[in-house]
Amino acid sequence: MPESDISGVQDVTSPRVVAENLTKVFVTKRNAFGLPARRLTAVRGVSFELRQGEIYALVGGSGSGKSTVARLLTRLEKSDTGRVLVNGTDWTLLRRSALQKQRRAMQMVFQNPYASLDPTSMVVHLVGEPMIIHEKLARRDLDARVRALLDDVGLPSDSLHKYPHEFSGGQRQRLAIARALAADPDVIIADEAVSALDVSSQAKVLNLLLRLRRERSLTILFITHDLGVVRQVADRIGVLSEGELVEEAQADALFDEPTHEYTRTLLRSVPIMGRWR
Ligand SMILES: Nc1ncnc2c1ncn2[C@@H]1O[C@H](COP(=O)(O)OP(=O)(O)OP(=O)(O)O)[C@@H](O)[C@H]1O
Repeated sequence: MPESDISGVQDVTSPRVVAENLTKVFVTKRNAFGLPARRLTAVRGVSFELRQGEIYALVGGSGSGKSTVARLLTRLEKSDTGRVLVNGTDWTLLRRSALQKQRRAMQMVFQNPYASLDPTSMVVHLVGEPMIIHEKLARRDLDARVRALLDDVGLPSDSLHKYPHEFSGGQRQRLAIARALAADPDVIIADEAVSALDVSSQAKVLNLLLRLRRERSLTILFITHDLGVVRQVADRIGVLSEGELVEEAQADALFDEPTHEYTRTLLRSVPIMGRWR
């Protein structure tokens, strides 16, 4: 029996997430009979894997299919072809209730935390909800756990009874990250998670993600149109163009020797800067 079966611990060399041949076609227009009149292939035959503890950046211009890939991975959207393995389980085969149980493992952080965080909910509920759902945690134990999480993401732990509008943009993104962490995920998908922030807040949130990856051995899929941001954090980079993964490489190699013309075009729009990690 392999060692991982005895300990119950995942083999750390195995991929956390495998995306295999994902395709998504949207119907963008219907005729008078409600039948599809126009289709758009947003994602075509995309395959990649997220390895345990790595930060993988998926980059591409507007409309290249980045968010659709994220929605296919998390099964917010059903793919037309392909499968998604998370910790070895094929999520495309799961029924709704089984998927609900598995969802804990892969959490999303979105670009606009104000839109993704219910403005009428207090922090204790926003951040604590995943613990109640996934762990059936009693309310009375909630405060301490939420305080600890706030502390972990660098927010004042006495913010339990505040509302999202009482925080700055960068702080709201920390709240969104705390909420994602509350589910104790193996994987975080950060979809343009720092794009709306000013440069200094961006750097702080990126540093937070790097620290969380180190401390919690998190696997992170970092989605962005901004290759400049990616250079600071990514281990590997995949480049999406018109729904296709046209290039994939170690971050340094991609910056030093891009092979695809589309990657070179993206690189030309990146200001020259030093690495700071
Ligand atoms: N539900 C949908 N119905 C129809 N078309 C869609 C739908 N969702 C996305 N699309 C289209 O699919 C393509 C890819 O969209 P997607 O949002 O994945 O791109 P993106 O790379 O994340 O872009 P951006 O950076 O601008 O958010 C776009 O042309 C978009 O208009």
